[in-house]
This record gives sequence, structure tokens and C-alpha cells, in this order.
Amino acid sequence: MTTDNAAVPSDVTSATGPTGLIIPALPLTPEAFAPFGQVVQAYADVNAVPSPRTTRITGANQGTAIKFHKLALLESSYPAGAGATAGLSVYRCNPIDVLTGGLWTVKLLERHPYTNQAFIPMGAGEELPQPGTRYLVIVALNGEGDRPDLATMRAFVAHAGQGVVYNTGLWHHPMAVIDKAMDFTCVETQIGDGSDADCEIVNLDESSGHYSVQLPIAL
Ligand SMILES: NC(=O)N[C@@H](O)C(=O)O
Repeated sequence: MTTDNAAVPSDVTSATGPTGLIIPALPLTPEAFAPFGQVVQAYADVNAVPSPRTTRITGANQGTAIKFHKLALLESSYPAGAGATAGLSVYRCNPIDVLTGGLWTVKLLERHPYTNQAFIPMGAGEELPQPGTRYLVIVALNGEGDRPDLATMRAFVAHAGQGVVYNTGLWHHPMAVIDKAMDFTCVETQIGDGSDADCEIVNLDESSGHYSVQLPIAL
């Protein structure tokens, strides 16, 4: 799945602060996230499903459920013989050190060249009785020199009813959970040998100041 950088709206306001460019963390919506991936969630009003309405919505489970079909498809393009397998993992993500309304510095981005990657919040349970309810989604498209195009960096605040799917090869920051720990199920294809084929990380150059994400005052 490829994305045209031009598809990323350039009208997002940003400011230059002491740490470099400041990017506002905006509410995660399928439309805003479309250049980067998909949002996995249900909708209280089935007519609220994002437009253009391409999601198939049906009753399920003998009428006791509503199914929002295939909000994202699983992708894998590992070379034959790479030994990659698709699976589900769980990440217990500790919160980042930031206050609501505060600035959080983006120092690295990663990508997965051969797979898209889903993170689905798992909610409360005996293992995590009071999980967090918000997490940051920080993304950027690929640019010159096969490195992140930082002009396309965007930040979103997702709530615990939203999962996120990063497009194959999309630059993104590792899960950044706000306030309290959260468990996520991660769906991806991996070899699992720690190679760049699975996950490539770039440390962002701080010569012109790190990019910072501005969290909203109210979450
Ligand atoms: N995305 C994220 O949080 N981490 C994974 O991609 C990983 O490879 O650890």
C-alpha cells in the first residue's frame, strides 16, 4: 500500500518552539489518519462510519452484534523463504513522561518494511485493573534518502476504543501511552530475529531542534 505525500494536508498548523517544530496532537479519526493507515473501531451510529462509506456493516451473532467488516486488511510482503509468520503479540506499554497540555519530544521513528502493524487496546482486567485510556500515534511518510519526511510528521490522540493500523513501511513512533499503562494486542507478520527486515529504527537529527508533540489540555 503506497501513500502520496501530497495526500497529507499541509494546512496543519504548527509552531516553532525552543525545541524545534511543535506538532499539535489532534483527535484520531479515520479520515485524518487515511494517508498513514487505518483506524479500527466501532461506531455508535452506523451512519457515522467515515466517508466515503466503504465499510460493510451487518448484523452478526444472531442479531446480538453489529459487525463493521474489514476496517483494515493484513499485509505481508516478506521475500519468499524469509521465515516470517503472522501472529498476535501483547505489548504492555508503560506511560510516557508527559503531562496533559505538555510537550513531548520525538527522538526516533521506526518502520516495518514488509508488514503493516495493528495495535488494539485490550481494556481493563485482573492483570491491569486501571489501564490508561489515551495513547499518542505519531507518524511520518517516507521521504528523500529513504528516511522520514519530517514535514509530514503528524500526531494524534487515540482513545481506548480505537485501534490503529500502520501502513506497511510507514514511519511511526513506538507506542506512546499517556498517563497509565495500557495493554495492546499487536497483529503483524515478523521473522522475529531482530533484523531491519522486521523493524528499522532511525534516530532523528537534533541539529535543528527535536520535533515535539503538543498534547491537548483536556484528554
Ligand atoms: N510499534 C511499536 O510500538 N513497537 C513495535 O513496532 C516493535 O517493533 O517493537
